[in-house]
Amino acid sequence: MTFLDMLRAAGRQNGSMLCVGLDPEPTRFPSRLKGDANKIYDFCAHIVDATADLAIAFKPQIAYFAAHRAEGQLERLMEHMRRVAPQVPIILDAKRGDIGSTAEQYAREAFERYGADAVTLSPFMGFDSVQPYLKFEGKGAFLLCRTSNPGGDDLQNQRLSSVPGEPLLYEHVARLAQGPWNLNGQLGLVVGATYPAEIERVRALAPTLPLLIPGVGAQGGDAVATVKAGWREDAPIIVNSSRAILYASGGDDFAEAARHEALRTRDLLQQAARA
Ligand SMILES: O=C(O)c1cc(=O)[nH]c(=O)n1[C@@H]1O[C@H](COP(=O)(O)O)[C@@H](O)[C@H]1O
Repeated sequence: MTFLDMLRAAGRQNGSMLCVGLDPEPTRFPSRLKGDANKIYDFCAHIVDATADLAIAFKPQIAYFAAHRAEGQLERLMEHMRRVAPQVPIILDAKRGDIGSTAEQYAREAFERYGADAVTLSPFMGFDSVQPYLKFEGKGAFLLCRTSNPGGDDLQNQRLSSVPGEPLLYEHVARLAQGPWNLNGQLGLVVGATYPAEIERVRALAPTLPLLIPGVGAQGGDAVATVKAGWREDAPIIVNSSRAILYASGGDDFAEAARHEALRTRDLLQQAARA
């Protein structure tokens, strides 16, 4: 099954466009796990168990594991997600981008070591830095396009006077991903929920690509505006929320609270699509 097939199936089965982001920060863990980097797996596994029937995807952020020398725990977590939620695809948020030979190693890390279904990438180094990921048949690759952070403006909103039509950089990335770079239909784009107008623009330029949209929840992005701008019947959107779900409660009821917040967000997104 390809990443896209899994995404569609999970979206149908769980009635969801919510991606549960796994950004484990031990200092924010609930009391009995607090501050213990050896409990990253336990914390995340509880969140996965509590949201497996609500998510279109899970998105572990690799830095939160690597910073604590917890790559082994990430490997165990990947296996756990496969066991308890085999229908839910896993996007490894690694934001890689490097010359071809190094990108080959990063691609092996994402798809062979961790067994991810898709990965996030920076397109800044050009097509030869993306190509190694496309050799992994059926896997997905989301290119950063218009990111959720304010600093995204610094480069992504610059005009490219050397390209016909003088598009903004993020518009150019969207066109490349929809067109010439998308050799086997594996590409998607990352667009921040904090910029609904840009989501709409990206959707116009990339009408069929899956869009990974982080920024609802802790970053204050508007979930309803996000759906209105990006959702189309035939083109999936994957709306990520991490901290608002993970740390919905600092108490021993953290998994129930995470489920409650995931359910609320999932339903809000579904209602916006139906409205
Ligand atoms: O690629 C990403 O996932 C990403 C792109 C982007 O533009 N903005 C963004 O916040 N992210 C990631 O999405 C997650 C957002 O987390 P919360 O703000 O806690 O929901 C983090 O893992 C970020 O690294």
